[in-house]
Amino acid sequence: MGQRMNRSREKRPEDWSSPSVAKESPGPRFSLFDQEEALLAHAEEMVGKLDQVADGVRALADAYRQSYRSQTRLLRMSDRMQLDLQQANQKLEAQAESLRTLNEALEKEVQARETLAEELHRLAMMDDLTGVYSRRQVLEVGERELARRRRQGLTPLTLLMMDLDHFKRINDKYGHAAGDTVLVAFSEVLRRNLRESDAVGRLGGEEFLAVLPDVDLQGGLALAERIRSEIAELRIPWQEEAIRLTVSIGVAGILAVHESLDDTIMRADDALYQAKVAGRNRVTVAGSGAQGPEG
Ligand SMILES: Nc1nc2c(ncn2[C@@H]2O[C@H](COP(=O)(O)OP(=O)(O)OP(=O)(O)O)[C@@H](O)[C@H]2O)c(=O)[nH]1
Repeated sequence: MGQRMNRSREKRPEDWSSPSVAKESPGPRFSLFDQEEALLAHAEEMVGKLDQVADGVRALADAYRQSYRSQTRLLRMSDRMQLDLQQANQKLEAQAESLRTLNEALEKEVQARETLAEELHRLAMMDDLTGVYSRRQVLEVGERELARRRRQGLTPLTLLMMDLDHFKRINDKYGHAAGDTVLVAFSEVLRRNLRESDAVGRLGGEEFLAVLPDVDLQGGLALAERIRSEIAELRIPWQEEAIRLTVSIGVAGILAVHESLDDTIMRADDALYQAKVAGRNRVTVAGSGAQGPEG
């Protein structure tokens, strides 16, 4: 007990022996010590608690510092990411732009190729000078019509083989350009006289073939005669002159279901030859006599 008292006394500051404490504790001297001890213990406890609070504040400050640091780091990262995203976006926009340009160029290229293919197809189908079908196309139409006729039964089909008379003389007298103009004028007469369902093509030079579906021999003959007479009356202005021309025509109708287009063309060609031999400017029906301007 003596030791405890001495230690308490050593630790006790001067003002702790204030009269108020002494007044409130009028009991024997050792009970004052008890109170002082209690106060000291309480103070120590308070100091301990304050230490704890300080530790807590330090921990909070540390946590705050750490969270602040990580927030700053996150902010920096987010800034960097935003910059990266902006750059990536710019790159993507540039790529999209060049893709658009490439696409437009490709579309133009495809369009040019389509136009070229159409032009090639048209060239293959049409005769460049006269605008009537090419040899290939008119023969194709003939084959198609023949096949249709075989499928549907014996509907008539008539061919006209036409050849301008002494065309070489026109070329020789007026020149090749005049000859071309004559070929164009002849084609216009054909177009005027044929129906939409008919097809006419230039086989070569001054020779033309007309395919007349659903037209019988009589109808073909009448049409051929109309063409012949219109051509004979035609005057084609050329420089100071007027070019005159005539045409010979061979007419042939499909004979039987099995007859080929080539065979019918051959018979029409024979009829044309007969018209030429008989004096030109006339229509001849295959397997019959020639019909001249006089009928
Ligand atoms: N201007 C022109 N002439 C052509 C064309 N194609 C062929 N010819 C010419 O047509 C002429 C045909 O002559 P020929 O085969 O002797 O026939 P033709 O003079 O009409 O005599 P016939 O048929 O017997 O009445 C040739 O002189 C060819 O050079 C062409 O596209 N334009």
